[in-house]
Amino acid sequence: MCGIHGAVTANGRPHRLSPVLERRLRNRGPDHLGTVEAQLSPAEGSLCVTLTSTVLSLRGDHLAKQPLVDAESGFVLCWNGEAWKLRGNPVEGNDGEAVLSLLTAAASRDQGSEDSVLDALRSIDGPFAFIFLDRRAKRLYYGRDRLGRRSLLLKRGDEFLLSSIAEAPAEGWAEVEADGCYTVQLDATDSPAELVPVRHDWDENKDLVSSIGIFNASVPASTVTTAPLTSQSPSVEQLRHHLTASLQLRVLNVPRPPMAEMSDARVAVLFSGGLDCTVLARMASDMIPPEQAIDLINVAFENPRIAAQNAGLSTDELYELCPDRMTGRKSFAELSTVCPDRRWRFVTVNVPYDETCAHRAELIDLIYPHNTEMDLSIACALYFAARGQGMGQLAPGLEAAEPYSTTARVLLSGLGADELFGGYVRHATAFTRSGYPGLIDELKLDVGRLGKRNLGRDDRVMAHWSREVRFPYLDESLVKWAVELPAWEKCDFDNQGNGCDLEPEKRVLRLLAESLGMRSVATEKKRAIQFGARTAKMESGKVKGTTLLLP
Ligand SMILES: Nc1ncnc2c1ncn2[C@@H]1O[C@H](COP(=O)(O)OP(=O)(O)OP(=O)(O)O)[C@@H](O)[C@H]1O
Ligand SMILES: NC(=O)CC[C@H](N)C(=O)O
Repeated sequence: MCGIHGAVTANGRPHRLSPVLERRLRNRGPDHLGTVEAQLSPAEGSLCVTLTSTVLSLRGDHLAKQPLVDAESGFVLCWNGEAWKLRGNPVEGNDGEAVLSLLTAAASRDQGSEDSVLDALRSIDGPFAFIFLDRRAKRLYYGRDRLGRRSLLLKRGDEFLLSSIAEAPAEGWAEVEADGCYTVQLDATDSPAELVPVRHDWDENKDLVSSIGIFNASVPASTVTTAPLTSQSPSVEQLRHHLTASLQLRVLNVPRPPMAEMSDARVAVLFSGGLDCTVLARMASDMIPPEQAIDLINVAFENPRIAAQNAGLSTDELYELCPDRMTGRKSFAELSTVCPDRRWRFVTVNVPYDETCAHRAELIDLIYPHNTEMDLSIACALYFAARGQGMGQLAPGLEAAEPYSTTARVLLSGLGADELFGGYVRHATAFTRSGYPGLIDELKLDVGRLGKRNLGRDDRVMAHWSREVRFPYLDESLVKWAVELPAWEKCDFDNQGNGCDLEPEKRVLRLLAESLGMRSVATEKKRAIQFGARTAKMESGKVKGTTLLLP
């Protein structure tokens, strides 16, 4: 992941980062830190733009130092992201450099027309947050991709500030919405407080969900029961196709991490052992060179409330009884059987309560502006999982584990599958209550709010460890296919136990898991991360998920 920061200040005075913010940005991008200052006009009282990037270098054969500057025009790009495709074509080499060329060419056309730059930005497929300065037109562009897979925050006041991460004290920052791309005209005023961001839709078609696809709201005729969703259903093969394409972009051509050997892991899976992440591990194994290890990172927490209920058990026993630890071990064993030639490494991350407490203040800053107990408990699990430090073992069984820190800088997360394919209990409840119309409303809501609810927050806590999390289920092509698919091709609440013995929730993915030889994983029940890893409700008492962390 990279860190980006942009500041528009008055009187030609450049912005200086605070030591805390600089540290947090460096954590996101340990390979390089660069700053570019741009005085917009020599006149006294004019605005100054200070752009800073830190880089975690993951694309191409060299470190692309940022901010990226076009030598001829002086245009500047801060790029935190992975452009997998530009105008539908896969990107070879470094993507940040390719995006700068694309934007520079667009900004140089039609006398710096905003429209051609926006058109170029709309043609990027992949997760990103960016800041782009068109010096000639004195215009700043910024935004997050349509799903909001990368964080970007804004703070307005005497200075106009954009940043991947908030500055402590964190008050005043708001997430930039992933609902479009924003521009600010810098020559309209001498006062940063008066700058007015203008939003431009990612797509003018308002019927699209997350500006990606038209949600298929078809309902089967009420008198007819739909045909069961089985291994023969076309959506199973289509899902395999889309997931393969998505994974190829995300796990191939990952550079060897610094200090790593050829056989060390470049990719790790955030591994609860549940259906979504285990399918990713299984399919990634078919693509990654066989001699390379794949790390499976499984986090479990010491939870004093649960310890008090099980006074006879040791802390180590309690870690092993964590629901995700048990599922993780089971799925590790299944992966080892199905792909015996792969070097799988199961990495157990056990987090003592003291350590959770010691990191609490930092975590509260990192997740800001999210600020509920539930945000904290989810983020806490992701934070320690992404740190990737624990005990590693190369074969199932408890004996051969030794201290280990993952070498991988790329982490895979299974997030998104529940929203796309109907994996939550809510979906079953909606179907029971109001049939397909109720289920469809629920699914549509979930896909539309994915980025807003989770992704900015999750990016901020996981990038902290100089790693980049990638979401194969949130590939634009896969999401488009999934939202355009009829609901009964994703899950099958109409035919429970009739023609297929797998659970109805996200059955299409269960069928795919089964076809990949993962019968046990195909039957796993959904368990939210904060309960699976036991970060929720650490103290007995009445703290609710919705309780605010900061008054
Ligand atoms: N205990 C854990 N240890 C490590 N990573 C985890 C853990 N729990 C969840 N994750 C990661 O976070 C992702 C999203 O978590 P979420 O709670 O939404 O689970 P999920 O959607 O049911 O996925 P899965 O079926 O993979 O558990 C998971 O797909 C996995 O990559
Ligand atoms: N990880 C990042 O966001 C860095 C930007 C770019 N993808 C690179 O690898 O150089």
